[in-house]
Amino acid sequence: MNSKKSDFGLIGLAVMGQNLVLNVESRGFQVSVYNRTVDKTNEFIAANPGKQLVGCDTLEAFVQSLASPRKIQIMVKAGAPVDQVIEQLIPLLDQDDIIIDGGNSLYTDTERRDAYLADKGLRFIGAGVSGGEEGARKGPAIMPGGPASTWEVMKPIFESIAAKVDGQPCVVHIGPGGAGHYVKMIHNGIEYGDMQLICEAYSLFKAAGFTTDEMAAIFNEWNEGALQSYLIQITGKALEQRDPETGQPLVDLILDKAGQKGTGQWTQLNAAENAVVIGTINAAVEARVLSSQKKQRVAASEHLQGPVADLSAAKKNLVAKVHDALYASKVISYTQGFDLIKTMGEKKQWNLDFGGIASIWRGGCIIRARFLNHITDAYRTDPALVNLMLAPFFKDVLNNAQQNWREVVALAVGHGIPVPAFSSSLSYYDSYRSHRLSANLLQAQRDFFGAHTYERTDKPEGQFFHTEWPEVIG
Ligand SMILES: NC(=O)C1=CN([C@@H]2O[C@H](COP(=O)(O)OP(=O)(O)OC[C@H]3O[C@@H](n4cnc5c(N)ncnc54)[C@H](OP(=O)(O)O)[C@@H]3O)[C@@H](O)[C@H]2O)C=CC1
Ligand SMILES: O=C(CO)[C@H](O)[C@H](O)COP(=O)(O)O
Repeated sequence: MNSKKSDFGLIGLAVMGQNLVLNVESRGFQVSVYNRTVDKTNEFIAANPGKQLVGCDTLEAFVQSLASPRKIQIMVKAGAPVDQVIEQLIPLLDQDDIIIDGGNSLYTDTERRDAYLADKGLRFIGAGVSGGEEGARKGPAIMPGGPASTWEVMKPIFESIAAKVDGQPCVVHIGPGGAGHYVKMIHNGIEYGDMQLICEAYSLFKAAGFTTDEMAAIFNEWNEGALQSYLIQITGKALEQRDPETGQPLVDLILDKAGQKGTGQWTQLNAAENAVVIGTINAAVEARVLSSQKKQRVAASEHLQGPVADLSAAKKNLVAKVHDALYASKVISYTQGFDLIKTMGEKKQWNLDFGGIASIWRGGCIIRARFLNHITDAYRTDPALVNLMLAPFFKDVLNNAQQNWREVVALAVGHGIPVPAFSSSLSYYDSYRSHRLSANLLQAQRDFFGAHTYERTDKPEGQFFHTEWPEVIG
């Protein structure tokens, strides 16, 4: 066995773990690996001959193979498995060793683990990692949270493995405690929004009679413009893919039931707890939920009526209109995501750098996009920006797109095509820009049934009034 101690250790050799190990090793570090199912470790080592890898059958051997202070990244299923691995590690580690949880852990779990390990004299980093299999191998975006001093120790490895954009690594220290996993959670919420918006564009094109090849060409072209992004790029490629068995477009053969592992729902819950409006992300999560109720939908389709979903008569100019609807809705989704990050950052005193967060999302991660440069610029120009929609660049995008956006939503509604994320985004836009909403009547209703009081337009804010409303129960 190799007597040289490894620079880095990783536990959990599934898709993310394996690729991260190869990435770290490729930057000149020796890496020790351990997996609960030992066969996987052996297969991995056998599949990667000649590399600076040390496969370990036991956690004891794994820990002993690492240089001090030990740097151990856990890449196992989020939730209880992370706690189980931590518990197994604790008796084997020395003071100041570092555990990094790189999975999609809930940020409150990270805060709990951070405090628990600090109490035992161990250091902990909760790092969100995004980029999937390819990103993990070639360069992911990394969102580490934890003590700044621990980040400094990890910085050389993380900066060397992260994606690079304009020479800058797509990793920065996000903040203390659970800040890194929190920002990764919002990244995933935004990812849900982006994906759903693209799917709604696809459903409109499908209803207009575009072939999958034509749709692929549209997305490929969009990837050259303002919508350039990894998700638009892979959408074009996915639409081009043929099923080897039947020769048909593969997407046509994929069942329309979306899965989800929970980060979108966590984002929803956190927004609700903090009274932040994230309608686009909510719509995206709920669209996945409804899609998964396939049997119910098929049954309901026999009973519930609607117009014919045929947009062929509207095909002319549809591509440009849907482009604008998608672009504007995307601005809304990021506006909501950053509003939530800002709200939580202030509440937790994380001192977050919004421009820096947008900047590290430009490469490696699933939501990487040219568009993120404008978010960085907006927050660099005005770090106290109240709402992203009001930054000059985004104001222009929305003002220019809003007419087409409305036409697309109206067209979809008129033809019975569900566009929950497009329409929710437009409602957010229209609500936010409304000088006066209908909440005056709502306040009247609240005061009517519960004496909850209301403020008046003709009296100073902060004075509350109650009316003796008529009795309605006989
Ligand atoms: N897949 C992706 O694209 C991305 C995933 N992530 C996150 O990264 C983490 C790893 O993801 P992924 O690579 O997909 O793997 P999985 O989430 O599928 O987890 C599988 C790994 O977890 C190990 N494991 C499960 N339970 C335990 C346990 N109780 N004790 C020890 N090990 C256990 C498995 O070991 P065994 O082989 O013995 O079963 C295996 O190595 C997850 O948190 C995921 O959410 C983050 C970004 C992208
Ligand atoms: O974190 C990720 C990317 O950033 C993972 O791919 C995640 O699994 C995606 O979420 P879901 O499975 O719920 O679609």
